Amino acid sequence: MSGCIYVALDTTDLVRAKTIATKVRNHVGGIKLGLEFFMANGQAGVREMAALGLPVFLDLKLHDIPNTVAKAIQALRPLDPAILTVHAAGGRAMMEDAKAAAPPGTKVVAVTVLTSLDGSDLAAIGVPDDPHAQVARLANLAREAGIDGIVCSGAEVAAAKKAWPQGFFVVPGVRPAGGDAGDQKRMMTPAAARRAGASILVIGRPITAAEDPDAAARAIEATL
Ligand SMILES: O=C(O)c1cc(=O)[nH]c(=O)n1[C@@H]1O[C@H](COP(=O)(O)O)[C@@H](O)[C@H]1O
Repeated sequence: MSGCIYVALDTTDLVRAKTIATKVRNHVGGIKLGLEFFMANGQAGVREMAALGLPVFLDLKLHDIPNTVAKAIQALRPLDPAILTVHAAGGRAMMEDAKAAAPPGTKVVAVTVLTSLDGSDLAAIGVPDDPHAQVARLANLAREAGIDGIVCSGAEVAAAKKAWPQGFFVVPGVRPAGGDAGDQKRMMTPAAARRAGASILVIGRPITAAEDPDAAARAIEATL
């Protein structure tokens, strides 16, 4: 079913973002606006996109000291996003303060291990554990901090959900079978990620870079 797909509108071009959102709107549950869009279009751009009527996932992956993250989220409150991201590596106090600063209806979710990283990338930044163990550790911290859920790859979501049945699980790094990986390293098909327990799937280029984004979204939806 289509409600679980959030299309990642990774562009600086507001007109392009609106055009794609309008094309795919019947096959997605919401739109995700990230750093690229926000840096170029700011809160005014987010408001224009919200006017299309789809839930907005504002993916700014905030990561700073607790006070700074809380103040940044307070500044975003007027946008009242459906979902907002912080980095779990910012720590427990940061996540607690992020949740306290967010509008009551906003799900605050913590990015655990980016889907563009594998075990050797983690080793290079001084994390000896593999992605699975690191996601489990950060998911536990996020749960203890009282936020709503995490972002992880499809490969970790089943274990994370088992440990946190009430959690909200965002899964990016989603590719239809045979799809172009791009910069993603930990990938799964949409159907497999959903079966594994993803609450929502974040899908960007497989839809937005397709010649016909509407047909691409429809084809993915049909597999779910
Ligand atoms: O927080 C995210 O949404 C996110 C976390 C993560 O670990 N990996 C990841 O790819 N994302 C986002 O998910 C989207 C994936 O885009 P595609 O690779 O084009 O499907 C991008 O907007 C990323 O910013």
